[in-house]
Amino acid sequence: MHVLGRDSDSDDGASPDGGISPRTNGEGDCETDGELPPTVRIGSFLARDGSAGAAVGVDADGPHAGVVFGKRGTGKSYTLGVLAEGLGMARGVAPVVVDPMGVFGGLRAAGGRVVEPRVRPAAIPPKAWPDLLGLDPASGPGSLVWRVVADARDDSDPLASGDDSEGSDGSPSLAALRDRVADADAPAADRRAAANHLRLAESWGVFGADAPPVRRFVADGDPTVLDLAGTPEAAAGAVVRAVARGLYDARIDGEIDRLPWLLVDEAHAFFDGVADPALRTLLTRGRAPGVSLVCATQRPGALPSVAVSQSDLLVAHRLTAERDLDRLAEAEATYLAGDLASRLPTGTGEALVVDDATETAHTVRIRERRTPHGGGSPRASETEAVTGAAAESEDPR
Ligand SMILES: Nc1ncnc2c1ncn2[C@@H]1O[C@H](COP(=O)(O)OP(=O)(O)OP(=O)(O)O)[C@@H](O)[C@H]1O
Repeated sequence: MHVLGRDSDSDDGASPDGGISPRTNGEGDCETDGELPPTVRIGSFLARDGSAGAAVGVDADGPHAGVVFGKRGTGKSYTLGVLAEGLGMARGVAPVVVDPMGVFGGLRAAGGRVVEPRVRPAAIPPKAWPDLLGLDPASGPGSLVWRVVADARDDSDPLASGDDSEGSDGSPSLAALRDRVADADAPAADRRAAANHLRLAESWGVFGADAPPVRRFVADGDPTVLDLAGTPEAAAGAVVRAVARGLYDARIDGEIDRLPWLLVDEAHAFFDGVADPALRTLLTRGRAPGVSLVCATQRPGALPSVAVSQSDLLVAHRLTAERDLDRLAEAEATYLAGDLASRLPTGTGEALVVDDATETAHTVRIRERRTPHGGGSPRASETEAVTGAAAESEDPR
């Protein structure tokens, strides 16, 4: 990658190599001045004695694949938010945050928009539909849905050619798919089951034949937060697939200028469903057209190996589970002496940052957010019942 921009007078050992911009101040979230490529400040080097050192930045000039690991409460979502804030200020890029827990709304204060995403049914390929609806593709209803979606796409030339007009003619609606099911030459029981599953998908509220094209999310450089809190897992997976693939295709087709960064919180959940192929595409081929992917998870062991092997940026907060540490071990390159697990810092907001480009691993204190962070475990002592009671008892009257 190209993480660690550092102060040019840093005595940290390894010298910056190609693509790394020396940082001259640690105040901004992003540096774009003069000849320097944009660098997103994520924190500071953390010395053994706990003192903060030179500023650390992620080079946002080129695309990356990255992972952010950490046990619950160690600061993963917070770190993703720090990255989103900085990317929102960097020129030429556009962050899109997948927010399954509803903790990134604070990015509004950085000019971000929070959307309840809708995607076009046609963004999900026919063969993925049975799985999406929880149907066996080899079953009667499963194969019927598959066929109906394929036929609807074939009958819709503008859609097949990637048309993104605002009308509903670009993609079949779920109601139209149900009509096709009703008219299909198939046993009544299969038609009934297929229609019921399509009706359920309609109730998720994430599909719309006239949903705006995914490229709208990156029309300007402000962060877009896809609010998926409370969205059923399958539906959230459909959104992530459509967005991941949509950004990739839009870059390939030259429809978007900016380099998109897809930041996925709770990423393990998305590698377990319909979004998996699109995320793998970004991991393995996303950098060629300029699409970055950063996956944050508390369960690294539940991510596919490719997520780590393809990542050129690894940010690891504290981990303890053996399976998760094993996944981290896969990232150990020959240039990293000793095992990474033993080097994980323990404090909240502290992380080991492994930078493939400079072939280094450093302990970093992630900087504080400039916008509110919605994460963190709820505390009984912070509930209204307690704070309200405390306020009452302090009332001088
Ligand atoms: N870099 C940091 N600077 C200051 N506080 C931080 C930092 N990172 C995390 N915190 C604090 O720790 C809390 C937990 O962080 P966060 O919500 O990111 O945890 P998480 O690892 O994503 O946990 P979960 O898996 O439960 O979502 C935050 O609400 C914040 O108060």
